[in-house]
Amino acid sequence: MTASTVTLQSKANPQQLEAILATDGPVLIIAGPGSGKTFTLVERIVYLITHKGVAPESLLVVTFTDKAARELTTRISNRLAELGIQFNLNEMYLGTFHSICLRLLEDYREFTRLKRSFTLFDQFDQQYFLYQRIKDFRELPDAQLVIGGDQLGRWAQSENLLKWLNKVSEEAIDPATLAAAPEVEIRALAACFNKYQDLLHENNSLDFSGIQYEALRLLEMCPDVLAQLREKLTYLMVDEYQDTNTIQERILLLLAGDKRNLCVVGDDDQGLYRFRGATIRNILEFPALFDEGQCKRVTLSVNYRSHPDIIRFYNEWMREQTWDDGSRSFRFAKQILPREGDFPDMPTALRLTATDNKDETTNWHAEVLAFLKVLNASGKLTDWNQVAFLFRSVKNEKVVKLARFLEAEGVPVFSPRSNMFFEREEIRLMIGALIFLFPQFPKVRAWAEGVTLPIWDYYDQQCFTAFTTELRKPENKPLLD
Ligand SMILES: Nc1ncnc2c1ncn2[C@@H]1O[C@H](COP(=O)(O)OP(=O)(O)OP(=O)(O)O)[C@@H](O)[C@H]1O
Repeated sequence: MTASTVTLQSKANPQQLEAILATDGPVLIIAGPGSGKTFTLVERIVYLITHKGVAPESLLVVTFTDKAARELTTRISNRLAELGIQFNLNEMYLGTFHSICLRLLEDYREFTRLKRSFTLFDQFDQQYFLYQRIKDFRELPDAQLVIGGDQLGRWAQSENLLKWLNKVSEEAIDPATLAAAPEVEIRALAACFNKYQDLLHENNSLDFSGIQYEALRLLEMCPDVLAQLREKLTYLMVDEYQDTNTIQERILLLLAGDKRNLCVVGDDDQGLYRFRGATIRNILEFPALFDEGQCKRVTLSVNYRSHPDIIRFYNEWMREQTWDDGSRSFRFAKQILPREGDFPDMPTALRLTATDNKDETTNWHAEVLAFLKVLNASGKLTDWNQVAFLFRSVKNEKVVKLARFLEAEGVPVFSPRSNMFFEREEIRLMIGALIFLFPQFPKVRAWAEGVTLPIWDYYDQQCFTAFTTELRKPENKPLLD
């Protein structure tokens, strides 16, 4: 290792350093929570640029969100500036799968079905497009098995259709395979999908789930384009690999080609997006995609963020779970370690178990509140923001009831994903006031006859009616004078 390499990653621990320096061939980095995954990725990219002479435009870096992409760009720029190196990162292929695939489609548009200034649909545009053309689908043999009967109405039928069409493109299922299926409904779906593709083509449009689908087709159908891209993109890196789906894996493997300079980073313990077609199979089986011993595996196991008690709790809890079905394992065995150094001496992880399930909800809520109050009274809690609850789903009735109970008892709750925002009285009244101020709203929103959306009931019943009832109260009379 040269002196400059040492300066470059002076802070890196031995596992991180191993991951940074492992540039060639397939690499799997299993990064536990808070283990410096982003730090390692940044250093690896900087190392490739500064020590391996790789041009930024030869790097393809995939993140899971636009926010993560922005953070990574900032951290790389800062790191390069710190080292006194000037590079233009704009040329780097850095972004989400969707943004990178869209860029590929734009760069190589003449090889795709898209023409200049194509329209990109969001989900609403896509449904509206289907809604306007639902007649074309109704005419297809057995279409009602996919879109539902005509009595449902055009809007509901277009919603069903959209769901199925997106599944086909998200999973990159070959329509010819669907068309040859023994099940009549699958064959009907194939016909709907082909029709939809024709309509998109005619209208020079692309929908969100079609971005990856079209990019995959481009790479599969145009060997010249693929060869050019392979020549250009020499190092590939993917963050949050446990959240990728099959189509994304196919795109990556195609781009990686024979060089296979593909580094994937993730944590099989943090797979979140199974409902979107993501499969932790991708990360678990990544090493098996290559010949025995070809894929380097590095595990980042030092956690720089949490107290050792929390880490111990995590390790114990993970150990108690079953991770195999007898023949296959669904987890890479690992143990997270706390960083070295001092930690405050206070309890950080407690486990409460309750066996009393009589009148469970009331007792449970009251016990949680009592516990919070004790912590508050003892001075251990100085701000309600120091408390976090983790649940499988915040929309679960039991959880919503807990939030309501705590709010009623004066403990404010922030739970934006539970839809409780729109149930708050002040929010309902505010929306009601806006509808009151713009009486043309109900007419404007119905862009075609017979169209209704479930949310309108909420506007009309929960917001507008609530607001006018409030307004009619005698104490509010002066407002109308
Ligand atoms: N080798 C190291 N020595 C000291 N601190 C480190 C080291 N590596 C990472 N850190 C610190 O650990 C913290 C977490 O790092 P980073 O944000 O890169 O983690 P991460 O693994 O991406 O986190 P997440 O769990 O959110 O995915 C940061 O404050 C970072 O500076």
